[in-house]
Amino acid sequence: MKPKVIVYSRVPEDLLARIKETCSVTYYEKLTDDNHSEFMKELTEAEGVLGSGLKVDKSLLEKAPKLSVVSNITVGYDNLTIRDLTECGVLATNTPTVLDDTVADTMMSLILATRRRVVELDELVKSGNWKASLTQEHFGLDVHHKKLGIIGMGRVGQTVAKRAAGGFDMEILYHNRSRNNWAEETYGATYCSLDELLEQSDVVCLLTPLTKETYDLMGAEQFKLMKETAVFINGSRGATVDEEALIQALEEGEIYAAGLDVFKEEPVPADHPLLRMKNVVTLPHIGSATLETRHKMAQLAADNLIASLSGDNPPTPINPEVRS
Ligand SMILES: NC(=O)c1ccc[n+]([C@@H]2O[C@H](COP(=O)([O-])OP(=O)(O)OC[C@H]3O[C@@H](n4cnc5c(N)ncnc54)[C@H](O)[C@@H]3O)[C@@H](O)[C@H]2O)c1
Ligand SMILES: O=C(O)[C@H](O)CO
Repeated sequence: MKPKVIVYSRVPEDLLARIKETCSVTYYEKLTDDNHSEFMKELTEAEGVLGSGLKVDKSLLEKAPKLSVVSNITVGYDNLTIRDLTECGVLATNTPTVLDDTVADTMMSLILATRRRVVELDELVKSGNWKASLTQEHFGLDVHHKKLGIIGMGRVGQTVAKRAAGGFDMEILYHNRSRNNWAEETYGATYCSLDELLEQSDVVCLLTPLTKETYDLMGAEQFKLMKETAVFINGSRGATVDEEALIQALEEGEIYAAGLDVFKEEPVPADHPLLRMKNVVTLPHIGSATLETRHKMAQLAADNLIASLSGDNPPTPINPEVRS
């Protein structure tokens, strides 16, 4: 008998068909209040779930006695309480590496958009307010040859460093849990304390996972350390930033601008004060969202699910010790 699985996010047709070759699939394009009770009923029989964002902890695992694998279609896994999964013998998998280039491109677009005021100036042109050659109140700030401070020099951080050092001649500073010799040797990156990085950088790019340690990592004290001409870019998770403190720093001119792909509440409420600020460029959490990359992520998630259910080692496990 094929194992029962729930696919709870939209995945490309070809991959859904592949999963169906070896699994009996219940498919929801997304979880809603309307399908919640049906989903919870299916969960009691499910051996695997695949999708992005489902919160999995002890309370959910108690309702899923047959579950053996949770396959995230994301690299970040702050939605999973790994200790609970491991204690229950449930394998967790994610989708690292395949999205690095696309996310790094998104970070570069936010860096360029904030420093060169791309969105604000686009609005000026489209609203018919370009009446004469622009003067310096509308000029932006350079990106090339400036200092880029990367907080979280992991896979995505390194890929941003590659673009910034190689293409924009930027000097790379970084703060990380441990030294990254590869980034130091390849991109000339210099390791700093968090405070040093904030004081010296023209661009601060946050790329850590969301954990207890990184919750509200950027607060009032940290924004005060930044240069008035520096921009802050968040590509990690919204909860790594104290948004009230960010708003204050922008209002008081403590920093020049912010580029945000992620928010504490997503989708961000339409009346959020950050959305009214000219010097804030926002994106709807689309760091990895190109057709090609989202397909690769879903493919890796499907490979993880299928391998785990057939007793093989999945390509990218988070808690491989479950199998040992
Ligand atoms: N916006 C998006 O669409 C998008 C896309 C991909 C990844 N992300 C986020 O970016 C994160 C990083 O992805 P990755 O693949 O580069 O992960 P990674 O594990 O390769 O890198 C994360 C780095 O952060 C460092 N780190 C962890 N805690 C830290 C702390 N307290 N202080 C300093 N450094 C710390 C780690 O040492 C590691 O080097 C993901 O967990 C996810 O939350 C967002
Ligand atoms: O962690 C990830 O993969 C991205 O945030 C996409 O959700």
